[in-house]
Amino acid sequence: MNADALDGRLLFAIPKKGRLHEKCLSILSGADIQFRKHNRLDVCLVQNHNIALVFLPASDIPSFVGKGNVDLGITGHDVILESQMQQHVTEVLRLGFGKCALQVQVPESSNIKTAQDLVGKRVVTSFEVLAGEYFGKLDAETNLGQKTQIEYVGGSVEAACALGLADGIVDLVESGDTMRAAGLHAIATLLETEAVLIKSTAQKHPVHAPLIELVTARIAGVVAAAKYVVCQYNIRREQLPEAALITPGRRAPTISPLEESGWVGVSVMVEKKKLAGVMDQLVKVGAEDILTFNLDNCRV
Ligand SMILES: Nc1ncnc2c1ncn2[C@@H]1O[C@H](COP(=O)(O)OP(=O)(O)OP(=O)(O)O)[C@@H](O)[C@H]1O
Ligand SMILES: O=P(O)(O)OC[C@H]1O[C@H](OP(=O)(O)OP(=O)(O)O)[C@H](O)[C@@H]1O
Repeated sequence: MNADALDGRLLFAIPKKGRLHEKCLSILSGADIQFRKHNRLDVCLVQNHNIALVFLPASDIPSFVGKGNVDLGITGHDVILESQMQQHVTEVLRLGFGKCALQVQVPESSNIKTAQDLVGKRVVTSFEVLAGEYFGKLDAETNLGQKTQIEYVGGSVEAACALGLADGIVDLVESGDTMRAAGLHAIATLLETEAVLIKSTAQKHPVHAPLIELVTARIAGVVAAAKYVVCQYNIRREQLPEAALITPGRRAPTISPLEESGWVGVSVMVEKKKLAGVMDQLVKVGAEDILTFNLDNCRV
């Protein structure tokens, strides 16, 4: 690809590997952003829009977007804060995946029970800025005149305590499997994070604003479709007010008359994570024939 091929295109950064990569590809597919990526190339042209995708490490994306080298990107909220780019990028949309927490962890066998107990000791992390800020505050608050030593490692953070390099670590936890496998447990949480769609706050190329809006709306549709199911059920009309309280929908439930008098059919969007509880409650107020359907895509 020659350099001119990118001229005038909206540049959209996608994590090139790691935890966010696959989910980003399925979001692009759901938003009908079509491309064919060559194995060795980190830039590729989108076939059906004036966009070029740039595949970058998730941790580099905030600064590319923040400095305006790239117009749009997907990365973790955590790496935006770690790269201190929060003033330079705007978080347009939370994407509902890549959810985890940045936590202080120590060996289960350790007599360190709180983050304060780590003041003056050694902490190993890939998040040296966030860990530095966190322990900087604790150092000042505990007033012991001691400074916690923060040491950076690029990966395998969980091994640091077993190797005798650290008294505690700061790292991401999702299921907790990695932490437990390393004989560690969490004693404090610095922040909760998830993947976000970001744009450059300075907007170097205002001409791209309409395309950014279009891509954002499409991705918002894909994200909402993953979050909701359509729930359909039949219920006696007199029970409807109670059922509507259980399933209020995003705006309001769609009610249709049934051929059998006194009965109505209800169709409504329900958050996936609340579905089981909602169905239990619907049964209690007399709903019958409750069916649910996954959504492929939607606009809300
Ligand atoms: N276990 C996890 N569960 C959910 N999201 C995660 C998890 N680990 C990391 N993330 C999110 O993904 C982002 C990138 O993390 P990842 O570990 O994939 O980094 P990477 O260094 O780019 O990839 P790799 O580990 O392959 O080098 C993190 O900043 C965080 O937002
Ligand atoms: O709580 P869990 O579900 O076990 O997830 C936590 C792990 O996930 C991340 O690493 P990842 O597996 O992405 O690999 P990395 O260490 O190479 O970054 C993170 O750094 C933890 O090690």
